[in-house]
Formats: sequence, structure tokens, C-alpha cells
Amino acid sequence: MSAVPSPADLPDYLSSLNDAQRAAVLAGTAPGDSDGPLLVIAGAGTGKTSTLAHRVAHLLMQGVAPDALLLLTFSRRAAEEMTRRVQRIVAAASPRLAPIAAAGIPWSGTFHGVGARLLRDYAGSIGLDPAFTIHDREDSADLLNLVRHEQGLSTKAKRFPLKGTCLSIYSAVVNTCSPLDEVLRTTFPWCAEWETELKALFRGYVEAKQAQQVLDYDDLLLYWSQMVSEPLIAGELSARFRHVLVDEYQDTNRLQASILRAIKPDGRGLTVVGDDAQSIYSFRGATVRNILDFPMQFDPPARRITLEQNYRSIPPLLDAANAVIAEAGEGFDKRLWSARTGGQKPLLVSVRDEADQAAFVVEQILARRESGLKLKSQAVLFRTASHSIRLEVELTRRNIPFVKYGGLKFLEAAHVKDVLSLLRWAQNLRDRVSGFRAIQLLAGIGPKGAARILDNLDAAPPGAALLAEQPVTEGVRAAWMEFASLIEAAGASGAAWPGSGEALMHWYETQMDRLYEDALVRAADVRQLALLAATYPSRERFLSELTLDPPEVTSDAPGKPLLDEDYLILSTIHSAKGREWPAVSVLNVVDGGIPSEMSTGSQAEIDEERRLLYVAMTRAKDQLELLVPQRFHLTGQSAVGDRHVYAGRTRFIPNRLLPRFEQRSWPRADPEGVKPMSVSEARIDIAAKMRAMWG
Ligand SMILES: Nc1ncnc2c1ncn2[C@@H]1O[C@H](COP(=O)(O)OP(=O)(O)OP(=O)(O)O)[C@@H](O)[C@H]1O
Repeated sequence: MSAVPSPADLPDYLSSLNDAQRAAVLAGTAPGDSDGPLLVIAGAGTGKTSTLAHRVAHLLMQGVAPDALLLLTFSRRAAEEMTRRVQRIVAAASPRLAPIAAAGIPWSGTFHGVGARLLRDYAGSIGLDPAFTIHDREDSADLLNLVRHEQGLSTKAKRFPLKGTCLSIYSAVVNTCSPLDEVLRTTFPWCAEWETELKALFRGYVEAKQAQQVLDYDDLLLYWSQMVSEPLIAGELSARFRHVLVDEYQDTNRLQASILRAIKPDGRGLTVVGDDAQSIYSFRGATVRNILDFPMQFDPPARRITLEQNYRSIPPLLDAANAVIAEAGEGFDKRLWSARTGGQKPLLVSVRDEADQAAFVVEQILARRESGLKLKSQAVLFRTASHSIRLEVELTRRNIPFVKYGGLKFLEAAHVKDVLSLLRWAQNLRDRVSGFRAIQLLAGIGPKGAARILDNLDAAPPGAALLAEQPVTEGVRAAWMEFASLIEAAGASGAAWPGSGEALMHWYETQMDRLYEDALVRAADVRQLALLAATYPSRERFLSELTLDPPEVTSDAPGKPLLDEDYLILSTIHSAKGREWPAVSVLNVVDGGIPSEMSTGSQAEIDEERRLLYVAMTRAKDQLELLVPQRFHLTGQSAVGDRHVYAGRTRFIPNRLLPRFEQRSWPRADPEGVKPMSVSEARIDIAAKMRAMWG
């Protein structure tokens, strides 16, 4: 391993980095230096994004072609942000290379998004129809439900698990690479008695997907990992992608790790970046073991570089966050420090109930805005989307605009689902779930009519089915013919994009008045979708990227302000990943809130809840307040249903950590329990009466 060159010998574009960041950028890139596996452990706020962007830029500056890089991020937004940063760095450093960087990094995106593209490229070699459609969670649950009905499982005397639970079990088996009986025993013990039926259901589900040429989210990873178990394909990908860089590695699952291992068995050219203390996605099958065990997977072990200088938060906030995470067991040893000075300890504010919590938060937010801090610089974070309802009511009452992340997703809005099902069905007429929804958008065709048409299409030999010839009643015929020709035009190979999609969306807009009362508001989203469609090179890319990583905000979201306005950020902690704000309030920091009432089963779950609190606390730059309502509303599946409980401060802040916080109660109790009144508020002037007694 060569020594890190001194800053004086380095190009200008690396001068803003600290030593550890620079080492992470340069590792294995100098001639003669080993390009063995690299693990960058980046504590919260230590500049992970910036470091990874510099590493990518540095590789480009060294002449690596953009399409020889595979850049895997947690969200599409993160990939876009990373690309922009790389472009800025290269543009400033080299006018010659700027145009190359400006064209972007073609193979960047989420594991699922990249997987979808590779599967289409290799479809021929793995027996897949390249026109396959991708189902989102809801579509998958619907298809699973169809199979569940067909197998008579919905009419069992004893209640069989519902479609959502079945899908979660299926997904857990796939993503954790664990056998069904183990997943049932450890995570879904109340469903263990149905093991045989579940196995048959999942077999039926897989067969249905194959017959209809649809893949679900999990299939994208599963097929990809199966595909690279074929040494020829793995070798091809390994040669094509000289460098594979993975962000947020702590939130990957076993399948993802196995894909990387297959492509880069000796780890050469593989860089993973992450923070074990911020692993918060085990409910999706992610395992913190991936990052903890990464170094020893290789021989010699991977090189490890740790970033510890935090640029985000003032020292008292870091002290408190460090203390909270230090209570956890295993983890890479690191102590974040900040070169910033001064600042206040985080507040631990005790309030009576959730109404007072909302009132306190609003009071603080307004006071900060009064002193010049924009609403956009302030965020309120919570464990579960429902925790903010009380606050949302209060904000609406006080006319304070806000945007909420992590609640209703764009894709879950009915009208967006309608458009996607139209496009998906046009792409793949065998996709029953999409077809079933799309056909019923026509006036006069219900579930029975739709099912009949789909059965007919299924029975026709591939490629021979004609939509126009399908049986519909006379009253619907003219509308059906128009619809059929639009679908066929949009689905034809070589159909112009985005034109063919726009024609379908335009047709859909003409139906909306009949379908929705608030059609006007929803139509704005459809137009937004059409604009978005125009930024993708093909229907396939548009559909897969939107399905896999949809925008977060819709017109359905309450109180959505105009985008140029100032607005407060409300977010679940999960959706706050990777972000930062000057002031942060965290709601319901009580047992039952964090840790969530649903997640107190195993030590692993408790540890993950602790990391969630850590993630929330480390989003704050200057001011942080943790709210502790004494009365807290539980909504869990308890025998007695919803209930209020007297909650205690979260177990993650035991008494010994209290000195790291400033404790407050709100509203502040008056010493005598009587609120003093100003003279002008007095109802009766006793003093005057006394004087009057004496003339
Ligand atoms: N070398 C540096 N000099 C000055 N500021 C820096 C440097 N590196 C990072 N920063 C700043 O530190 C802040 C945190 O960086 P970034 O968001 O990349 O952190 P992160 O490691 O991704 O955080 P997290 O994992 O907590 O989301 C940003 O405001 C960034 O501009």
C-alpha cells in the first residue's frame, strides 16, 4: 500500500477534504497500489456523500470511462445528487473531461433499478421476456391474493393470513435468504401453523408471475443474483464494471451482498461506504452483518478507513448522540468529534400529552422563525407516520405550511396507480393485475367484464391477441375501440416515447371527472407525470424507475404548499436518512414511541430502534429537542385496542445519560399553581372599592 501523498502534491479538487476523506478517495487508485476491497466507515455527518463523489470524480480524472463504473445508492435521488456533485468537481478541475462527466454515470441508481436494466439486457440469456413489467408492493399483494383465492385459502374456517402478511413473509424469505420455517419461527410465529399452505401459495404466486411475465421488487434482486451465479455472466459484468461503489452499505440485505460477491469475488475494485450505527432497514431484510462482516469476507481482509470528523453538529449534540449509541453492543469503534464550538445541549422536554407536545413544537417553530430561521430549516421527526397527526391538525389550524415525507407516497395515490397500470398493461398484456385495473377505467366495464377480456387474451397464442376483437357490450364498443387502439399503439415495439405514453395519459384525463370528485387536483399530478415521462429515454425505464423509487409527495398530501413557499418539514425518521436541518424536534421519545411498541421483541430489534433515535438526533446541526409526553396514545394490536398509557422516557436515555441533556417541563408550572394576571386583565378593582368605602 502506498503512503497518502501530502496535500501539496495533490490536485486542487482534493484540497477541501480532510486526511481521512482524502485517504478514502485515493485508496487503491495510484499506479502500483492494490485496488483490493475498501470499506469506508463514515459516521453521521462526516461527509460520506462528498467523499464518495470525490472518489468517483477522481477515478474519472484518472481516465476511467463513466460506463466502467457501477454506482449503487439507496435511492434514485441519492444517485442523482451524487452525479451532480461529480459533475461539479470534474467541471471545475478539467475542461477537457467536463463534457464526459456531464453526460452522467450511466450505471448509477438503486440495486433494484440497475437490476431491472441488467435483466432486460440479459433477458435473452436467462429465458425472460424483455417486455416484463414490474409490480409494486400493492400489485404484488393483489396477485398473491388472486392465487390465495384460487387455492381456496381465503375461505378456510380458521383465518389464513391476509395478503399483506403473506407478501411480507414471502419477501422476508427472499431478502434474508432464509428458509420459510425459520422466518415463520423468528418473525411471524402466529402464522407458523400455515407453513404447508404458505409454501403452496408462494409456489402458485411464482408460477403466476412467470406466466404473466411480471417481476416483483424482490425478483429484481433474486433474478440478478441467480443470473450472476452463472460464471460467464458474472465474469462479463466484472470486466464491464471495473469499479463498483456502494453507498449506505449498512442497509443492504444478504441478496445484495451475494450479488456483489459474485461480481467481485476477490473484492478488487469494490468500495462500500456506510455507517453501522445508522442501519435502520432490517424490516426490509437489511442486515447490519453485511457491513460488520465485510472486512473478513476477503483474504487479505478489506482495507478499512473511518471518517470521524463531523461537520454537521455542534459538540453538545454530538456528545449526546455518541452517548446514546455507545450503549449499543457491537459496532465499529468510532467517536465522532466536531471542530465547531459552542452551542446548547439538546433539550429533553417533558409535556403532559400529545396535545401539549404539538403546542410546544409549534411555539418553538414560530419563535425560531421570528428570529430568522426559515421553516424549511426546521424539521419535526417521528418514528411512525401516524405520530404527527395531532401536530398536523395544529399546524393547519395555525396556517403553517408543511410537507410530510414518509406518509402517503406518490405511487399509492389512486390516480397515479391508474396511469401506471395503463402503461404497464400496454407494455405487457399478460400482466393481469395491471390489466384488471386499466380495463375498468372505462365507463361500463366492471370486474367481470375485465376478467373475461383477460381470460381471452390469456387463451390466445402469444402475439396473436387482438384487443379490438374482445367481447364488450354494444354500448361500450365505440369507447373500447378507441381505448384498444391507444393501448396497442403505446405497446407496439418501437412506439415513440414519450408521445405514445402522453396519448394514453391524455385519454385518462378525459375520464377523470367521472372517476374522482377532486379530479382537478389529481389531474395536476397526471400532467406532472407526463412531464416526468419526457425525461426518460423509454417507457421501460420510466416505468421501472418510477415503480422502484417514486417521488414522495402528491397532491393528496394534506397542506401541500407551493414549492417556492417556505414550509416546515415533517418526516418519519426513516425518510430523514441522509438529510440535515439546523433545528430538529423529535416527537414521542418515550417507550412505545421509540422503541416502537411493535418492535420490542428481540435484542436485534431493540438495537435497531436505538439506531433510529441516533439517526434522528444526528440530523440536527444547531438545535435539537426531544419531546417526552407523559400520556401517550398506543394504537397497537393489544387485546384492549387503542389506548392511552402513561409512558416513560425512552429506555435509550437512562438516568446516567441525563447530564448530556437540558431537561425542561412545559408548560412551566407556576410555583403556587395559579397563573399570575396582569393588572389590565383584573375583572374587579378591589383597591378602588376599598378606597370608596371611606368616601
Ligand atoms: N471536508 C469538509 N469540509 C467542510 N465541510 C464538509 C466536509 N465534508 C463534509 N462537509 C459538510 O458536512 C455535512 C455533512 O456531510 P454529508 O451530508 O455528506 O454527511 P454524511 O456522512 O452523508 O451524513 P449522514 O450519514 O449522517 O447522512 C455537509 O453539510 C457537508 O457539506
